[in-house]
Amino acid sequence: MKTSPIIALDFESADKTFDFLRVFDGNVNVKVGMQLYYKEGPAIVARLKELGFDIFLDLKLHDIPNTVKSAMEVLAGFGVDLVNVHAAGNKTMMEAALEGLDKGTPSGMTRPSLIAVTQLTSTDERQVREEQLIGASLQESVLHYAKLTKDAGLDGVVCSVHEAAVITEVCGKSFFKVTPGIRLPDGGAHDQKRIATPEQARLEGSTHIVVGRAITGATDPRAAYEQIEALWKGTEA
Ligand SMILES: O=c1ccn([C@@H]2O[C@H](COP(=O)(O)O)[C@@H](O)[C@H]2O)c(=O)[nH]1
Repeated sequence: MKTSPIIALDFESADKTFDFLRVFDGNVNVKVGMQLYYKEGPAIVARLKELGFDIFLDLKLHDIPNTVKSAMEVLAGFGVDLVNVHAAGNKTMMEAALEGLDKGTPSGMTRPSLIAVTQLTSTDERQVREEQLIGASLQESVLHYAKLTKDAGLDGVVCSVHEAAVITEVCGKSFFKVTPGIRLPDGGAHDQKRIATPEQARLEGSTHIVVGRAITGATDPRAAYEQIEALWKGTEA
């Protein structure tokens, strides 16, 4: 997957999605999440692929290992670039996911990269302590999950920008740190808790940034994308 920002296509229909994408060429990365996928099914992925977009299919699979393995075997045939599982705390499930992807990738095609969600960027320290009843800090839990993910043989994790540097130290530079929760300095957090700017993401060592509302909700989405891309790449004027 290219290193340019990944635009989260959190739209209610294919019509709204392609209307939004009119100002973008196939040279940007896109993310298809649950809302759009559950509405439109695999056809949305096929259409985006035809137009040349690199695709992160963000379905956050989480089930018993056998079920996840079988589902990944199906997703491997979609020709997407990146897929994920939820719960980086479940090593057996992650290994099964990888096995399914390997098995399902048609010969001659590249296996999609596989990453695992550590702690959602909408989670804060209090929730880790009181709701998840984890007796470690949020950062410790994210790092623990990242190590487990690497041990399971996956390509990286979803985390926030605030954990990217420590994950790089422990898991290496090439291990994916895919970071949502990206906001421009004057942007609202919405339901996100661990937010950061594109510039912070670059400085902290994110390998990819995921950006939804800061682009999709902007008055001029193309201009917002270009501003974010420049801050992310460090090429801003
Ligand atoms: O920890 C996570 C995992 C996934 N996401 C997804 O990223 C986008 C972020 O959207 P914004 O509008 O930029 O907040 C969204 O599709 C989430 O499902 C995440 O935010 N955090």
